[in-house]
Formats: sequence, structure tokens, C-alpha cells
Amino acid sequence: MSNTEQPSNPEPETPNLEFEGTTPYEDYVRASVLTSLQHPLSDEPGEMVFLVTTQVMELWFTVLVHEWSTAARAVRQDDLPTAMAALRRSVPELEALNASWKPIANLTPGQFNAYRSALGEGSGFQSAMYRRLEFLLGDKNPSMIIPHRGVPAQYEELEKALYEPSLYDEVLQLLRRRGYDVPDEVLDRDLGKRYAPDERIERIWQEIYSGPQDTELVRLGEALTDVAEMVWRWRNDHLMATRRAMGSKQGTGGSAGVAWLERRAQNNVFPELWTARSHV
Ligand code: HEM
Ligand SMILES: N[C@@H](CC(=O)c1ccccc1NC=O)C(=O)O
Repeated sequence: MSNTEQPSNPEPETPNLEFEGTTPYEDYVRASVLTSLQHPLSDEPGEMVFLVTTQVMELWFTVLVHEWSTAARAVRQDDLPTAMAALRRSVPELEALNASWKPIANLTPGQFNAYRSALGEGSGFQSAMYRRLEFLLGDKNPSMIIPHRGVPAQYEELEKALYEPSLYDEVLQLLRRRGYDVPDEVLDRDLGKRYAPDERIERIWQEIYSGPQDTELVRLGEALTDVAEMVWRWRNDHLMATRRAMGSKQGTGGSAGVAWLERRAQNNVFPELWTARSHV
């Protein structure tokens, strides 16, 4: 084209601007609902980012519960490609979840105190979606559904999740179907209790990891290990943000605060996938 020639279509296509009623974007995203849910409890300008970070994390918890429920169902149906795809999607999702600590990761006690008292007895302890996420990972604790008694539909859903096999339980069932000697005692235990590490399961992972590295089960073990590592990172980032913002004060949820979070950050989920490594 010479300099004097005009391009045949100098204007970019104009977007569609005319809609009857709400836009298809709004119908899909429900952005007006999402952006009408920010109601800070104080006049402190710094509270908004604390509230929205919490809401953003709730959304990521929802995505993760979706992914890991998909993975658990697929493992039960021996559909490992579907399970692996869901587990692999969940790893960058966990990274995005963890990146959302950034804006509140280094609050000073003074900054946090400016709105802390407005939070009253509110605490992440009372997050139903976080509890479902922990249950799916095998971190069961029946007491943690008590706060939700006042909302029967939510309570029933959590109670169901408490007694359902976790993602890890489904993996152990799969290992048995693949010929590994997973004890009845482990599979038939009370599913409403926290999963306790078992040496016999450790030996099974040891055997899997001692063999060829390009097998379906090593890949599954590694995907679960990636998930466990990122969950540990979330717990540690939470712990550090809390240490910085409030030291060792008691939590609004009534726990010892940092001491509680330290204990929760001590253990990894899917424990034998970690301990087996010492014996490979
Ligand atoms: C500077 C910010 C934060 C501080 C100082 C903080 C502090 C705490 C403390 C002290 C606890 C222990 C329970 C209690 O309250 O007694 C707790 C629990 C919890 N917090 Fe936070 N938190 C912060 C941000 C967040 C955010 C953004 C989320 C996202 C949803 C969150 C979710 C949770 C959850 C799920 C628990 C329960 C943990 C468990 O059961 O092990 N927290 N937090
Ligand atoms: N537990 C925190 C308060 C807090 O961080 C919080 C309060 C309401 C809703 C979510 C929160 N995040 C984590 O607990 C505290 O003890 O100050």
C-alpha cells in the first residue's frame, strides 16, 4: 500500500452498544450483584481491601471445592485423565489465591486495629467454604460445623461433606483397586474424623515412588503433592500476615490466634506423600 492510499476500513469495528434490558455480560457475570456486596463495618478506608480480599478468597475456595470434587468423583470412576486435569487446574488457582494475600500481607497492628474492633466476633473460622475445602483434603473436624447450625441448608451440606470420603480417601480406594494392600482399617474408619497418617499407606507410596517415574500413579502423587504444598503455603502466608497484624493476641473467633494458626500450618495434607520420600 502506498502512503497516499487509504486503508479500506480505517475505523475498527464498533462494539455492539444496543441491548434490550441487561447486557449479556451482566447476565453471565452478575457483576452488579458482586459489586453490591462490599459493606465495610467501619469508616476506616483501609477496611475495604481487607473485606474484598476475604471475598476474593471465598470465590477461589469455591473454585477449588469445585475442582477437587470433580477430581474425587473422577478418581471414584477410575477416570484419571479427568481427575488429573482438575488437579492440575487447581495448582495455578491456588497460586492466584495465595497471591491475593499481597495487599494485606504486611498490615501493621495500628493499621489493622483501625477496623479490627468493628469485626466483632467475625472470623475466618466461620467460613463454610473453607471448611468444605479442608474436609475435601481429609482435614475433618466435626466441631467446625457447629457455627453453621443456624443456617440449616448450609449445615446439612457441611455435615454431608464431613462424612463423605475425601479426595485422599478416593485415592486410597483407587490404590486398592490397582492391587495395593490398603488396609480395611484405613478405608472403613470413621470418615468424620481427621485423617491420621498410617505407615502402611506410607509404604505403598514408597513402593510407587521407588518404581518407574513415568507412571499414572507417580503423576497422581505429584499432582496431590503440588496441591498439598500450595495449601501449606496458604496457611503459612495467613500465619505470617496474622503475626504481623496482631502478634499473639487472642483471635476474634475465640481461638488463641497465632498459636492456633501455627498448629494448623505445621502439618501437610496427604501426609504419607511427604513422609514416604524419606524411604525412597
Ligand atoms: C490480616 C488479616 C488476617 C488476620 C489478622 C487473620 C487472623 C486470623 C486468626 C487469628 C484466626 C484464628 C481464629 C480466630 O479468629 O480465633 C484466623 C482464622 C481463619 N482465617 Fe484469618 N486472618 C486474616 C485474614 C484472612 C483472610 C483474608 C481470610 C480469607 C478468607 C481468612 C480466613 C481464615 C480462615 C479460613 C480461618 C480458619 C482457619 C482454620 O480453621 O484453621 N483470614 N484468622
Ligand atoms: N480473626 C481476626 C479477624 C479476621 O481476620 C477476620 C474477621 C472477619 C472475617 C474474616 C477474618 N479473617 C480471618 O479470620 C482477628 O482475630 O482479628
